[in-house]
Amino acid sequence: MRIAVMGTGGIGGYFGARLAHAGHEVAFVARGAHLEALRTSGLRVESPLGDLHLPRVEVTAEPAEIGTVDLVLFGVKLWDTVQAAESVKPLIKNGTGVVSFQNGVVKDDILREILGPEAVVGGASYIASTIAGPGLIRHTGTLQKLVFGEYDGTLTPRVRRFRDACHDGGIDVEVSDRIEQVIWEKFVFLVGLSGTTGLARSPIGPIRDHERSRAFLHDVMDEVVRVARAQGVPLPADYADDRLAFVDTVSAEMTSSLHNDLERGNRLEVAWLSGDVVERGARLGVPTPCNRAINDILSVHSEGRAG
Ligand SMILES: NC(=O)C1=CN([C@@H]2O[C@H](COP(=O)(O)OP(=O)(O)OC[C@H]3O[C@@H](n4cnc5c(N)ncnc54)[C@H](OP(=O)(O)O)[C@@H]3O)[C@@H](O)[C@H]2O)C=CC1
Ligand SMILES: CC(C)(CO)C(=O)C(=O)O
Repeated sequence: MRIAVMGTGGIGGYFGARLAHAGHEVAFVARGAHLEALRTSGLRVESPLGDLHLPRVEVTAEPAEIGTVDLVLFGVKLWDTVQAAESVKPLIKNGTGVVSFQNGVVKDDILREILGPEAVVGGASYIASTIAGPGLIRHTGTLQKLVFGEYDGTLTPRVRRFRDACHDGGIDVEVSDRIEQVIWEKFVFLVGLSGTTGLARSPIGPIRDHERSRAFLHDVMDEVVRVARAQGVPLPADYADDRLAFVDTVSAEMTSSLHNDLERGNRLEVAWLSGDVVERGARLGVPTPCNRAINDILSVHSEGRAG
């Protein structure tokens, strides 16, 4: 399967490397010092599941140089979505799937508008991985799962082929026939995790253990559930309770990519997480005071230290 990876970061670099290692034809899009390192020294992955070094990778800053592909694995930060989506247009032929493993629930609306609805396959990713230095991706923990599927729930050849390619790469993979709901389920947890770990600047352990921060975490997630239900996503009314019970099963050290970005002085995706919940809530008449607090307070840091 010929795959293009748009954005060779924590997501694109990790999963793209596993697919390339399994023998699939993978072309990576990167920029800056990372691009230069990939050109000269290849792509390295450090992972508790096994390190990888691909000494020679097909990599470019210009997606148009890649030609058409079977699948685009889309993994840029949310603020880069529009520009990156415009740039992958030359990769698309009849039947090409574009699957975004970005966080948030707005990503696929943006991709549909730019690339057309027929190109977009829904996706959600579960991993903690980051660019540790030029040419190097670091995976923390052993979670590395992709869930994807067509929005109409059908099992198309492109979904089947990508599932098989992921299997080849040793990626934990699941095809879903209700991908929109899966994306929202992840969103409920992620908005709670990112908002509380970011505001408290703490991993999840102390947050879930303190009565007041635990209640706040619950209410943040409950607002997302109410917004989802108001716009017709069939999450159970008590889904925040379910997610809070799930939070009790994760490692006390678990944190969010947003908290990591905050600690490093990077830009934050908060406007597409809690900020998006607030905007949707305002449109749908659902109060979202906890998410408003998160979005407004973290806006101080949302452009990063360089911003
Ligand atoms: N990392 C993780 O553990 C997880 C991340 N996610 C989500 O996945 C998405 C991607 O995150 P992540 O992989 O961590 O992000 P990263 O910042 O690690 O990777 C994105 C990469 O894409 C590059 N890029 C962006 N635009 C372009 C462009 N036009 N041309 C070439 N390269 C480009 C960036 O370059 P530059 O650095 O120069 O901007 C960066 O190297 C986010 O929405 C995130 O929330 C979801 C689950 C887990
Ligand atoms: C919750 C987690 C770690 C799961 O992949 C994530 O998506 C993030 O922090 O961005």
